[in-house]
Order: sequence, then C-alpha cells, then structure tokens
Amino acid sequence: MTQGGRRPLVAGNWKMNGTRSSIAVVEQIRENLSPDLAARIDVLICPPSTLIGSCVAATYGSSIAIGGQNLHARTSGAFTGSISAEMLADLGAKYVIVGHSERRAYHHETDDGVHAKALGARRAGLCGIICVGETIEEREQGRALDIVRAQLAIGLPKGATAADTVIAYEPVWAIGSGRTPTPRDIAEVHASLREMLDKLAGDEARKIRILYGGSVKPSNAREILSLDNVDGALVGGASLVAEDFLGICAAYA
Ligand SMILES: O=C[C@H](O)COP(=O)(O)O
Repeated sequence: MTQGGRRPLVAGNWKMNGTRSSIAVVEQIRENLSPDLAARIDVLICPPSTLIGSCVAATYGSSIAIGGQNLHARTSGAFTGSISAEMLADLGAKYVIVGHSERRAYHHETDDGVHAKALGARRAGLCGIICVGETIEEREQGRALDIVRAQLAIGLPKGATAADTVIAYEPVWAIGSGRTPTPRDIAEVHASLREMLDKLAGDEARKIRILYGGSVKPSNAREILSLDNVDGALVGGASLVAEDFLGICAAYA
C-alpha cells in the first residue's frame, strides 16, 4: 500500500483527552508495534500539549514520533495561552497539526492563519499536518472538491516538501460521527489534492503524503488505506486505545 514511494503515516490525534495516566497508552503502542511494521510505516501520536514531554520520554529510542495539535504562528511574545513551533520542537515534537476543523470551527481559524502556522512549523523544523475538509452542507451542494482545493491553495506554503508538510483530508461530517465517505468519494478527493500538490509545489511535492481522517477504525482501515493516493490516516477517537490504534497500523502489515 506504499504509493509513489511515499512512506505511510498513521497519526493519532488525542484532542483534549488524556492525563498522565494516558502515557500507558503510548507505552503499550511502543511495546506492541511490531519491528517489521515500524520499519515500513511512520507512527505519530499527538497528545495534548501537557503530555508532549512525557510522551517524548516514553517513546525515546523508538521510531514513534510525538507531535502537537496546534501552534501559534509567531516564535514568542505576548500571546497568553499559546505555544509556538519552537516550544514544541524544544520538547521533542516532530510534527504539528495545523488547521484542524475543530480549530477552524471553534477558534475561527482561517486559511490565511493556517498558512502562517504552516510557515511557523517549517521555521522550527517541524512537519505541519495541514487539515482540509468540507462540511456536510458543502458536500451535499456538490462543492467538496472546490472547498478542499481552495483550503489547500491558501494554506499550503510555497516550496512545501515532504519534510515539512503532510496534508490530511478530513470531511468535517465524518469526524467522530462513525460515518465515512464512500471509498469512491475519498479516492476522488485524494486524487484531486494529489494532482494539485504535484502542480503547485513541484517535484518535491510528489513525496508529500495525503492522509485520510474521519472515523477511521480497525474495521475500516484496510479498505480506506488501500485506496489510491491515501498515504495514511489521521485518527481521533481510535487513537486513545492502544489496541485500536495498533489495529489500524496493522492494515499495513
Ligand atoms: O484528527 C482526527 C480526526 O478529527 C478524526 O477523528 P475521529 O477518528 O474521532 O473521527
């Protein structure tokens, strides 16, 4: 299921879940991820920022990466409650989610803001996972492709490469709902984003991975992850349970 030479990435987004006892989940993932699988796919956990340091320590010496769920675009300053890319990198984070639909919806993030944050991630040497996705109304109006393409066109920094950018297609209505688009619909959006990336960002962009996110679970992972141009998954709820997350990773076994 490796496509175009792109190494699959299975990423977990814990959202606002987890306390210190949740480090056990990361430890279980570390202990039970088979060496064979770890050699073939990238595995990432994005816990709440309170747990990043502990999760980095718990995965030290393994291939499991730890990431943030959000960042401020600036390096430092009077931005109470915010965390910069440099701070995440300082903790040992390697990735950061940018423009998740929950932040777009509840924190009024715009595509321009996503662009600025993606630049911030790059500046600090982090890989930004830029999220795009349509609402149910937009899909029903037949606008899904236009919406995600417009989000990508503005959000993606010029000169993006696989080292600093991952794209995640997450239909808003599929997140935490148990509903997923049809395989055909997922493949259609991924093909469209792939085509756009290849044109927008040049040769280096061919290696940029496009993840699917939205109600991915062990029972549907194999089908979704085998679709053309799907290079991995951004997993919410199922990443909170080690067995479920590993079950999704096992789609690549
Ligand atoms: O970032 C992850 C997504 O929002 C998917 O969440 P979910 O797997 O709970 O639907």
